[in-house]
Amino acid sequence: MAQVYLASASPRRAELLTQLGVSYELVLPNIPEQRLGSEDPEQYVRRLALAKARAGEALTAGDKPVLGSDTIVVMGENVLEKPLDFNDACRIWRQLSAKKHQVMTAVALVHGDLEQVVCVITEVEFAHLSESDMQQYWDSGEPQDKAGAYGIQGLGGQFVVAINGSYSAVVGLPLHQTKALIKQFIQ
Ligand SMILES: Cc1cn([C@H]2C[C@H](O)[C@@H](COP(=O)(O)OP(=O)(O)OP(=O)(O)O)O2)c(=O)[nH]c1=O
Repeated sequence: MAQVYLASASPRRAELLTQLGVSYELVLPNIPEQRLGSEDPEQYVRRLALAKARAGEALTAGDKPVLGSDTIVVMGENVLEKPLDFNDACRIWRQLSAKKHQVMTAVALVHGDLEQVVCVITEVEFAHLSESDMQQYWDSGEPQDKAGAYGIQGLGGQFVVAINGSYSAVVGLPLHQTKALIKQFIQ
């Protein structure tokens, strides 16, 4: 029997859980990703992770903990989410180009009355992106489903000059912190 439910459609999160040696069963809740006016980026990413875990739990028999997670790319107070189209991706990349930004990943575990959320913040420094870099990267098909319109684990890795924090958190789940959280719920 699986140890947790994973409330995520992200193949990267599933791979990272497998890397941790945690077995899972998928549940797929549908949570709208819309920041409230009063929320700062960290409150927003924490709320979404918890909402995914809680909504996931409502789809289960409540027999094991549910893990939900969310990743956002933050530039100052701006949250850069998944690109809507090529123009939107260019708008995002122009903000990231030749600067440092933060990637915030929140992980929530929920089981009945027990709820825990952790948020891991990683600083990522981007290289300058030329117009042709942007066109070629878009054409690769990689940025479309990714927060901040890049994937550090794929072609997008070529734009990353430096990283300070957790590489796995940027990809989708901070390995160390996720394992520590799961240990609190499973003996
Ligand atoms: C910055 C960055 C993001 N991403 C991904 C991680 C997340 O899957 C995605 C951010 O979107 P999320 O909304 O966090 O996750 P998701 O929609 O893929 O899956 P679900 O909500 O069902 O759990 O962007 C990378 O894969 N690499 C990166 O370098």
